[in-house]
Amino acid sequence: METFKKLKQFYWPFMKYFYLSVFSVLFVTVITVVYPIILQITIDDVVLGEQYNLIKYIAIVFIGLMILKGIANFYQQYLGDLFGIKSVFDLRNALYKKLQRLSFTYYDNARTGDLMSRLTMDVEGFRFFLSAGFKELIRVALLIIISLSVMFYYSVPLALVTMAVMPFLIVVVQRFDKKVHPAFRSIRKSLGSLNTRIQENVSGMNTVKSLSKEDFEIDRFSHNNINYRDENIKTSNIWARYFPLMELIGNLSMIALLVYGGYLVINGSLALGELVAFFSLVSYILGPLMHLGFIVNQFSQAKASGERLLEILEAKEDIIEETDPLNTDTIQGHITFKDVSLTYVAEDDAALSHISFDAPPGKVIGLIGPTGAGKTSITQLITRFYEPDQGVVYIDGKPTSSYELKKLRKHIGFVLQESFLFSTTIKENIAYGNPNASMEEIIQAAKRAQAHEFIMEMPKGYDTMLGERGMGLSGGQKQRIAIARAILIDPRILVLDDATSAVDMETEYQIQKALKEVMQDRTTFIIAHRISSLKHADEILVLDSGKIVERGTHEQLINQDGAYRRIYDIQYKDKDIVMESI
Ligand SMILES: Nc1ncnc2c1ncn2[C@@H]1O[C@H](COP(=O)(O)OP(=O)(O)OP(=O)(O)O)[C@@H](O)[C@H]1O
Repeated sequence: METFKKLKQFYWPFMKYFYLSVFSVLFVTVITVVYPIILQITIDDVVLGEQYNLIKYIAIVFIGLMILKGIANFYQQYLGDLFGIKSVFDLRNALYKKLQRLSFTYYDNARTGDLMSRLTMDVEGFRFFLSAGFKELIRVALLIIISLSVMFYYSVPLALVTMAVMPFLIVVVQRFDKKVHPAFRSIRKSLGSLNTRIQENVSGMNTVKSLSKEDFEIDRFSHNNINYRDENIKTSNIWARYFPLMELIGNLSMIALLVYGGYLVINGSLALGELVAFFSLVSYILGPLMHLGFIVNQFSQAKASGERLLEILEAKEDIIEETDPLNTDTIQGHITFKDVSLTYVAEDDAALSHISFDAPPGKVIGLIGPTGAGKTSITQLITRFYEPDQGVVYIDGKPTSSYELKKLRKHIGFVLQESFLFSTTIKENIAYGNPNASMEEIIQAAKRAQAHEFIMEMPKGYDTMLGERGMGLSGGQKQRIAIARAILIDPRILVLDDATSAVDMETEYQIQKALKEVMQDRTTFIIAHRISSLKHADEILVLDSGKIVERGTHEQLINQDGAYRRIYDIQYKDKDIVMESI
């Protein structure tokens, strides 16, 4: 119940639909129990009492009740659905909002397919229970209470005898729930893995095909599929074992009714019509009780789904804004790192240790060093994608943590090695960070990013639709769209993370031209492996294993016999020798 209590805020505002639907259910249930009573009257008073003139009245009452039941059924169904649909609408929105707020630390450990299945399958599972399961639980309880009351009214001893098996049935249903709940959790988990496999396969199809790993992927998928199948079979097994047991207990009750009820009719202490009515009433109780397995099953599924949804809703947001953050529309872009250290995973080595530097507004800082040295990590701390374990990152003399996150990030533009383009028009992709930009501004930005020409060569120009991940464009073209996007944001701080590594010399030249344009008057961080990309920087930081091992301008650094000089030698002076030796 804890899960449902925690999710209360989503369904509580719509309880009126639920109450109205339950009221309709009450109506339907009462009419259902009236049927056997009419049957009893028909047998005992009309047929055995030979009052045949009453038949037409009974028929009219019967038809009237059926019409009323039909109307009430419509409302209980419709209002029940409305309750579920409206509740999960808010829940889905809250989940999506939370996903936007969660930090990178969360996404580092999350799997897309699993998240997708939580936001779709689990939300649906929860909705189904709110719409139907919850109400069904109440319907069953009502049906049992009302039927039992009528049974006790007809004959207390017969009611007691037929209900003697009820405790056994309840014990079996409870055991069933205990087994079936973890089974459903496993099914959901397995489905999450299956979805992850499919999603990763589709996203990484380029890599799969280029490395001819199709058969390997089929095997891996098969493994997940087998697991999903086995989990389902395991659950079916639980069902198959418990359901006949429940039915057997139900049938024992029917036998008791037949034997003892028959005896009471023969010795005259029970009317024949009452025995017939008893049969219907007992089936009204035993049917739902057995069906309780199914409802419990739904309840278990909804509980399992609810738990998985709560895991998202309650996930810790580790990047937290101060209560009264600085709301700055303009910043200078002065960045200072003071003795900053960062460790991503507790048992791993530090990604950055004791980093200190100063980047005055408009200056260009180059970051170079072997892969994994910590270059990207430095820029991730400026945007507060991660929080340092030690030290402080300042922007314009104030810690990044004192700024309003959205405002802070709006001042920082990124051009990455592979920038993400959405499956929408080129125009919308360029304007993604600044949706209010006019068409002229978009074209201006594209021109400055050296992208206007190739965009105009496309059949629909700026209205050309891009495929998922910007398919249909070359690496250099994608990159220039990303640069146009950064220009349009007009950030004070710019991060160019390996922005030219994935393109040929000619394209690199064009991108460099575009970048020069966008770097003007902005504090810029250039992360690069090639010295040519950052040799004009005002200061170059050479990193190794999370530490700054050298710093200075290009000229200063090549005159030292250090790491930078060695990179320089490999890339320039000794290039031919190295090439020959390969
Ligand atoms: N999200 C993360 N979770 C855990 N470890 C990480 C994460 N991001 C980076 N690291 C680790 O931190 C270290 C520094 O990584 P970083 O990406 O900053 O290096 P880099 O110098 O930019 O490398 P490259 O040149 O390959 O891009 C590496 O050891 C890396 O494995």
